[in-house]
Amino acid sequence: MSKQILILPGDGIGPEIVAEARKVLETVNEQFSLGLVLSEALVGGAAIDATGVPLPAETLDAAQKADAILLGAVGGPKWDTNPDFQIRPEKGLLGIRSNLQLFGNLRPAILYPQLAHASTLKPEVVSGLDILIVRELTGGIYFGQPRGYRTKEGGVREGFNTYVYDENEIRRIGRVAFEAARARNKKLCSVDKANVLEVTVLWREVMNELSAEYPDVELSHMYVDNAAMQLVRAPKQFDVMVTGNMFGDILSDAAAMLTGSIGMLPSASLDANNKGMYEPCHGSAPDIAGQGIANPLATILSAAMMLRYSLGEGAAADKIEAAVSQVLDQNLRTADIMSEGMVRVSTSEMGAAVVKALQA
Ligand SMILES: NC(=O)c1ccc[n+]([C@@H]2O[C@H](COP(=O)([O-])OP(=O)(O)OC[C@H]3O[C@@H](n4cnc5c(N)ncnc54)[C@H](O)[C@@H]3O)[C@@H](O)[C@H]2O)c1
Ligand SMILES: CC(C)[C@H](C(=O)O)[C@@H](O)C(=O)O
Ligand SMILES: [Mg+2]
Repeated sequence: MSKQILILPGDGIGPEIVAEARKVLETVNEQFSLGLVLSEALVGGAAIDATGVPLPAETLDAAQKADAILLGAVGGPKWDTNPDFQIRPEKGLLGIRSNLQLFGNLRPAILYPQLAHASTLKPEVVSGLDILIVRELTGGIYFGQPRGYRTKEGGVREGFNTYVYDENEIRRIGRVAFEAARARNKKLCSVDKANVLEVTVLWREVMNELSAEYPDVELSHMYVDNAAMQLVRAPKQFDVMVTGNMFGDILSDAAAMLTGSIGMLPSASLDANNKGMYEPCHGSAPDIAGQGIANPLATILSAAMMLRYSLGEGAAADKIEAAVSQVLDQNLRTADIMSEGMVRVSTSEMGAAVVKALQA
C-alpha cells in the first residue's frame, strides 16, 4: 500500500537540506520497498511570494491528506517586517501544527560520540548524552487569546499575548512524556515556572496527578530558569523533560548545542494517532542560505523519525541513523561541526555520503 509523504521545503536553507533528506528517503524507499510517494508543496515565505499567504489552502489540504510531512524551515528577513502578522512565514508552520493538532513535539538531543569535541561543553560533561525534550506544540502562549499589537491612546504602543493551558491539554502532553519516560529510563522532569505563573501551577498539579498512573516513573519538577542552567551545567542528569510550548522552544535550542550543532537536532510533531510532521529544530538560517554549507543531518534524522513514528518502518529508520553514524566515522563534517583533522564537506556532499553509506 502506498504512503503519501508531503515535503515542504520552505525558505532559506530549507530547500537545500530537504533535497538531501529526499535522496535518503528515495534510497530507503527502494531498498525496503516502502511504497512512499513523495510530493512537494509551498509553505512559509515561498508560499507568500507565490500566493500571498504562508499556508495556501491546497498545502493545508495536502498536509491533512498525507500520511506524514517532512518540512525544511520557514522564515527570513524578507518577510520579517510585514506589518500584517498573519502574513509571516512562521504562521504557515504554526497553522499546520494547529490545524493538524500536532501537539506532541519530540526533540531528542543525542550526542554522537564522534562529535564529543564539537559540543560547547567538555567531552566528559556530554559524553553519552541522550535527552528527550517533550514540548507541547499547539497551545500555551503561542496560541492563547487574547493577543495583539496596538497603539493606545496617546500613541503608546503595546503588545500582548496570553499564556493559557487547560488541564486536558496538559494531561495529553503529560501522557506522551510519561509513556516516553516509561519506555526509556523511567525518569521525567517537568519544567515550569510555578513560582510565578498560575498556568504552570496547574501544569504542575496535572503532572503530579498523572504521576499516580505511572508509579514506575520518577517525576521531578524544575523551574525553567534553573533547567536552562542545569542543561548547560550537567545535562546528563536529565532523561525525559516535558514542558510547554515556549519553554520547550528555548530549551531545545540550548540542548542542541550540547550535541555539537543545532544542525544535528531532529524533531517529530505528532497528533493523538502518531500522524506527524517532521522537521529539524533549527530555522531557515538566512546567514548561510544559498551557500551549500548547511548541515542536512538534522533533516535526514527527522526523516528517520518519520519512518519510525508515523510509518512503522523502524528497520529503515535504524539504517538511516546507522548511515549517519558511519559518515561521522568517515570524519566527514559540515562547517558547523568541523574540528581539527576532519574533512569539510558541503550540504550535498554530506547527503551523498549518507546515501552511499546506505548503499554500502
Ligand atoms: N522550524 C522552523 O521553520 C524554524 C525554526 C527556527 C527559526 N525559524 C525561522 O528561521 C529564521 C532564522 O532564525 P534564527 O536565525 O533565529 O535561527 P536559525 O536556527 O535559522 O539559525 C541560528 C544559527 O544556527 C545556524 N544554523 C541553523 N541551522 C543550521 C544548519 N542546518 N547547519 C548549519 N548551521 C545552522 C545558522 O546559520 C545561524 O547562525 C527566522 O525567520 C525564524 O523565524 C524557523
Ligand atoms: C519558527 C517558529 C515558529 C518555531 C517555534 O517557535 O516553534 C521554531 O523556532 C521551532 O523551534 O520550531
Ligand atoms: Mg525554535
